[in-house]
Amino acid sequence: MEMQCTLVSVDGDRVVLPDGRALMFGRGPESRISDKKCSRHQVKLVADYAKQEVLVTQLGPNPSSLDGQCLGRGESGCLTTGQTLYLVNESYPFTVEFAFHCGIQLSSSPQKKEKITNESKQRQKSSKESSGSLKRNIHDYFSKSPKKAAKRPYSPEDDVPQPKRGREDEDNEDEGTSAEQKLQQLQAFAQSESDNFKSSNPSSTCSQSHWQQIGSLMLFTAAGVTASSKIAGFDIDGCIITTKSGKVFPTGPDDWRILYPEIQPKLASLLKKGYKVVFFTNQMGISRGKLRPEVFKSKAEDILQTLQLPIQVFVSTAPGIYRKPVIGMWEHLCEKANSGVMVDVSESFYVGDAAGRPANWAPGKKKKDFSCSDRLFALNIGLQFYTPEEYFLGWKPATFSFPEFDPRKLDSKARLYDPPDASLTSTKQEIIVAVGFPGAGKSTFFQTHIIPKGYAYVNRDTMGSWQHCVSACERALKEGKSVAVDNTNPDLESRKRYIDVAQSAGVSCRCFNFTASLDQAKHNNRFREMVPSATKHVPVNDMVIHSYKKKFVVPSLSEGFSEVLQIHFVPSFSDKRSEFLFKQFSEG
Ligand SMILES: Nc1ncnc2c1ncn2[C@@H]1O[C@H](COP(=O)(O)OP(=O)(O)OP(=O)(O)O)[C@@H](O)[C@H]1O
Repeated sequence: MEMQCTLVSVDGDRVVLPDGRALMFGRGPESRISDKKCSRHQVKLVADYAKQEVLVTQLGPNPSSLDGQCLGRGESGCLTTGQTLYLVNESYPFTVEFAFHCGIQLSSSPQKKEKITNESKQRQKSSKESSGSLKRNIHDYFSKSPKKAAKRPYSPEDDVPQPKRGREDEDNEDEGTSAEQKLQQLQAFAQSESDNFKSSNPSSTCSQSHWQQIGSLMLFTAAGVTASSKIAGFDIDGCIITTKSGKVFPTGPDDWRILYPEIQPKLASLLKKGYKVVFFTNQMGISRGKLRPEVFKSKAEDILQTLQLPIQVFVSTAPGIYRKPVIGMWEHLCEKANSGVMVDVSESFYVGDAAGRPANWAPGKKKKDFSCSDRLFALNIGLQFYTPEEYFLGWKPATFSFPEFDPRKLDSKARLYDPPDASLTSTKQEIIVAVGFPGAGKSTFFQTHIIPKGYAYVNRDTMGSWQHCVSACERALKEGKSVAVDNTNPDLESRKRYIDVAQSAGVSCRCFNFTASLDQAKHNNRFREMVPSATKHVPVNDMVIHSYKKKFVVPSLSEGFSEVLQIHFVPSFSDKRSEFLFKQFSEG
């Protein structure tokens, strides 16, 4: 006999609330509510089986009420057996029931999971429903409409639907709410949960499964996870799971199965040997607004439920410090998510399928790896690395290649500019026009070498339009100052504007052509997103960098420049931490 908490509708429909897990409930097939005044995530529900209470937090904009007590957005209240939740505007009642129930185990607590009866295991086996997840009906109930989700194609890295969501798939009140804002709302709730958890749980074994949100990092620690100096790390997609459909990319959040039958016993044996098993996954679709965090959370919990093992899961949702191959997730694990137990890198290892293997790397393995980011993640950390085939199946190591661009190989003593006998600044009034990729290092260079010499600084990022930049140039020249124009200026047209200003004012115009390569620029942009900075630069995506390359015309004297200097990228760092981060592979 198991305790079970259910919400019962007036029609007798039952929705099960598992112990201690936050579930979103609102409009959708689970509630049979189609009223748009009710959000898809109208309330967050957390059942506490020990106290026999359900904590209700209203997330939707229209009020929910609890037996006459009206909630506002962000407010919470408790319900116990026999009490009623009116989901929105005093309508759609659901009564709470805590009762003993025979049969299927519902809690995600691993200790409790061991009690799963043979009968329920049998049921689990014969279920056509899913990859053996008993909770699937519950999770999916709360997180999505399976029919709609299945229609969406998924992207390679993100395991997320590609096109924008259709109108009918959106909450009407969510119009104008950006993915980032949604993420922030979820982060706020997750943070408060995490704070509550931390203050009540100092031991090195986690007693209650919980999610935490740390910036763009989502972290799940399952009940029973124990800190250890030995970490066995695994990627999820292509390593622990693959698609059930056999397609390269999943067709929906339920399109997964455990990749190899060897995986569960192998992970179980690692735990027995004292390893902590940790999953590290990149899910960029979350920050792009293409994958709802709760949908992925539900999937991650389903995977753990299927494995029936206490595992910690790190989910990177955005570019920046937490995105593999950058080591932010690992650092967080070592510093803040291992109960103070020091991690021994030499005793730990990492397994992933993004390993830089070429096409036909093994018989029947035609496709080359989509990236090398897992191997580089291990390399950045200094961990022993294996592919899933090497680790789970005992295959021989396959050949692989690293990306051409290697940030460790940059020469900090290289020459800064050509020709070497040129002078960076001039005593005569002039305009210097930069040409270079976004992220080529133009601003850093100007701020280090030119602006301190009294040049006025003109930059489109801060001034808005090229017209404002041109006016600023004219003003500065009138004031008798020289000017440095820090824009990308890839083509003749963009440069001519400043050459014209210089000629009208009767001063010379020089060009500083920043020679950093496309790969260097991409790396610098990723580095810029990793490091905290007083003035946050808008993120530059790869499309903008490629568009620069398309437009680029080599600058020449014939355009009207008096001199063209080649400015090389020579790394230089103000502190050890920046240097350490810069010298990591930032992309697979
Ligand atoms: N010489 C250098 N050594 C180490 N890091 C550098 C160097 N130059 C630039 N960077 C780093 O590279 C990133 C991009 O540099 P910066 O902002 O100067 O480029 P930019 O060409 O001005 O970019 P944008 O055109 O997008 O404004 C920054 O994080 C910066 O700290």
